[in-house]
Amino acid sequence: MANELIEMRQLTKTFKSQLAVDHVDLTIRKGDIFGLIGPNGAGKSTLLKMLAGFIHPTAGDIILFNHNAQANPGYYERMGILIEQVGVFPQYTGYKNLDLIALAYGFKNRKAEITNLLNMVDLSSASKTKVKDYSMGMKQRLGIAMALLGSPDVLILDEPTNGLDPQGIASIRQLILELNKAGLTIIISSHILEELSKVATQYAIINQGKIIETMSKDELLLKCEDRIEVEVDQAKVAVPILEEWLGIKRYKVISERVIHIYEQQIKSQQIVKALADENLFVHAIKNQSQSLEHYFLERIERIGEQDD
Ligand SMILES: Nc1ncnc2c1ncn2[C@@H]1O[C@H](COP(=O)(O)OP(=O)(O)OP(=O)(O)O)[C@@H](O)[C@H]1O
Repeated sequence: MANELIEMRQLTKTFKSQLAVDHVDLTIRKGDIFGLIGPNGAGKSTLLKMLAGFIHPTAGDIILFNHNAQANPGYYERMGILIEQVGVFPQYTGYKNLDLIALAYGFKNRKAEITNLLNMVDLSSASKTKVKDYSMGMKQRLGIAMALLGSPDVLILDEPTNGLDPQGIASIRQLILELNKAGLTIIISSHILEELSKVATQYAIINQGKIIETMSKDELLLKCEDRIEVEVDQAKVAVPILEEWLGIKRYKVISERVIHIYEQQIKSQQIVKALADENLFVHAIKNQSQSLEHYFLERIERIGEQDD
């Protein structure tokens, strides 16, 4: 489909005996801010490095812009990437650092492109300052400008807010949103779901090299929304009663016995009473709320337990 910019099919990377990325299937669409979330060592950087063509997969395929990237490596050039530490010459200015790369790439209109990029990442006023005098946040923004040289279609950012202060984090977040608004598809990794949730529109959770869940922003918010969990004998019998008597519309049947109700104005007692009036017994009922971080940790732990 035209909207699918990147497809990973059974993508796998092994370092000697270490399985870093394990048969990953993922699709990234045009306009996504795709958040790859996972704990340390989960395989995020390895996955991103494969997408950028920095390292070769052990098995599986990467399809970039409908072409197999391994067979057509030119498509990797349409990916801009910033991985962990920015590789810069600290004794040179921001402008000069960008110019060195532009020169190496053989860009014709270097001055205009660099001026435009510095403006975009809000470093125009520091273009003549040596990078050794930049804050961490400024260095990251320079790194993003470097990744944007050559106008890629996709920007890959590996933990771009790591080690930044709140102001630095906010400015990177703002930049990501602006670049996306201007049409750039962005893939961003993080080990903090709360931070990712401020920008990402799609999510994949990775743990021990495997994708354990993918979801949209709306799906994630729903999973973490305050709710009442009701356990009954048969959810399919209870639901029509709750719809009719309490007018609930926002609910999800989790299993044969469990329903989640997201109507904030409805109280547990009303649910128990409505069901009791129809001779249905409530086995358990509780209010639940969980933070994004709690949800993420719970997912990771649950998978860990299954593996034990
Ligand atoms: N070049 C390498 N040689 C050997 N093992 C590697 C190499 N690169 C990564 N690994 C291993 O692969 C696994 C995944 O590492 P990766 O850096 O991709 O994880 P990550 O999710 O990016 O973690 P972090 O947030 O800590 O960087 C880890 O067990 C790591 O030790």
